[in-house]
Amino acid sequence: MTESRLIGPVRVVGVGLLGASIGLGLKAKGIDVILADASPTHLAIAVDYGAGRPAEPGDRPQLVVVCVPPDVTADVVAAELEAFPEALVTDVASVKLAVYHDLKARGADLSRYIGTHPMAGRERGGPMSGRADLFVGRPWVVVDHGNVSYQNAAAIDDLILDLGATLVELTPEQHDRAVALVSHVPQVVSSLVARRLIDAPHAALNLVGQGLRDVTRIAASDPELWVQILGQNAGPVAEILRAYRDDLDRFIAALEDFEAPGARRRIAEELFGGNTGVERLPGKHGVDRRYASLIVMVDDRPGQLARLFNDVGDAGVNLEDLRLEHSPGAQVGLAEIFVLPEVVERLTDELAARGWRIAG
Ligand SMILES: NC(=O)c1ccc[n+]([C@@H]2O[C@H](COP(=O)([O-])OP(=O)(O)OC[C@H]3O[C@@H](n4cnc5c(N)ncnc54)[C@H](O)[C@@H]3O)[C@@H](O)[C@H]2O)c1
Ligand SMILES: O=C(O)C(=O)C[C@]1(C(=O)O)C=C[C@@H](O)C=C1
Repeated sequence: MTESRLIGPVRVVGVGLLGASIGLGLKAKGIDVILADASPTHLAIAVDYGAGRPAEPGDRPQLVVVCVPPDVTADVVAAELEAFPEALVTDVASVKLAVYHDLKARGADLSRYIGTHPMAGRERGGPMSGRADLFVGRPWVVVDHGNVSYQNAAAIDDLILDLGATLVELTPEQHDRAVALVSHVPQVVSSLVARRLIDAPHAALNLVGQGLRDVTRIAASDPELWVQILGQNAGPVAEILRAYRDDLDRFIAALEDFEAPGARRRIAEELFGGNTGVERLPGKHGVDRRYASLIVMVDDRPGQLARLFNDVGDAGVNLEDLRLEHSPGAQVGLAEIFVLPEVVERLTDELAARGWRIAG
């Protein structure tokens, strides 16, 4: 257990994906974590998974972290500010301006509230999806609204650093415009690409490779959560979608008149624009930069994955993450395994020596 910066206790309200992940991460640092949720079942599951303990009368949290859906975030933050007059209160909702305006309109004590947003998540909610390392290496936005003193906000910095994330300071407006581009529009586009598959013939679906899976992973996200997020950031999202619609219109026009002089060049330029955009992404290959990966070919026979995991374990290497690519109907699958960079070469040699075919 490494030393924590927070003193605690930390009260987490809403113990779904975000709340349970925060609880697990802080518990791993030895911090006393108090859990609360409107759903007794979610609370009991989060406690069973070791994310913290149920609240007790007389609890005096140093920090309250509100991790409930965006449309009830302001209500819960306001109630927590009242219930714990000595605590600093934060929330992790995906949109920041609406919550801030709502709290301000109610006359909430903004000297003890500061909104945040960890840029880490998954397409699945609920306490069972929680992971202690969800935030490691990820940006975590702190939304400065000018009413909180530097000393009062120190626990927020500690929370973010304790969970291994990187603090980024933005105004609520800057935050909402930025996430419209890098999170909200990608969600809409991913969902719309996946929507085209509803009536797709099996013959087409059987051909699916990694490209479509990469583009549509987040299409499995919770529609109710996203209706709330998009509803609170509709203006900036619609503005970017209009620009995207213009891109699509140009693309379609070029495709419909493909033999016209210059049409191929226009299409190439649009695609090149994509190359230029994706080059600007930090860690652009979509792989966690903490790890190196190798791809192992796994025969489609019972017990092969278990044998691979055993061999990785026998080599004394910890498997940090795993991605499986199934090709429907093929006799072989691809297991991309992620390990610490310093062991990847040795593991490749050891697996090859044990007869595994390494594809990359
Ligand atoms: N899912 C993501 O990838 C992600 C990433 C960053 C931030 N967020 C934000 O984090 C927040 C939580 O998202 P999540 O994915 O953990 O959702 P989730 O559905 O997994 O969990 C939400 C939890 O809040 C509880 N809850 C609902 N209303 C409540 C209330 N009034 N009082 C107490 N508990 C209540 C629910 O029972 C549930 O356990 C949202 O505001 C979301 O915008 C989500
Ligand atoms: O599912 C994921 O991988 C995510 O990280 C989700 C993601 C994102 O778009 O980056 C989605 C919404 C949240 O507000 C923050 C994170």
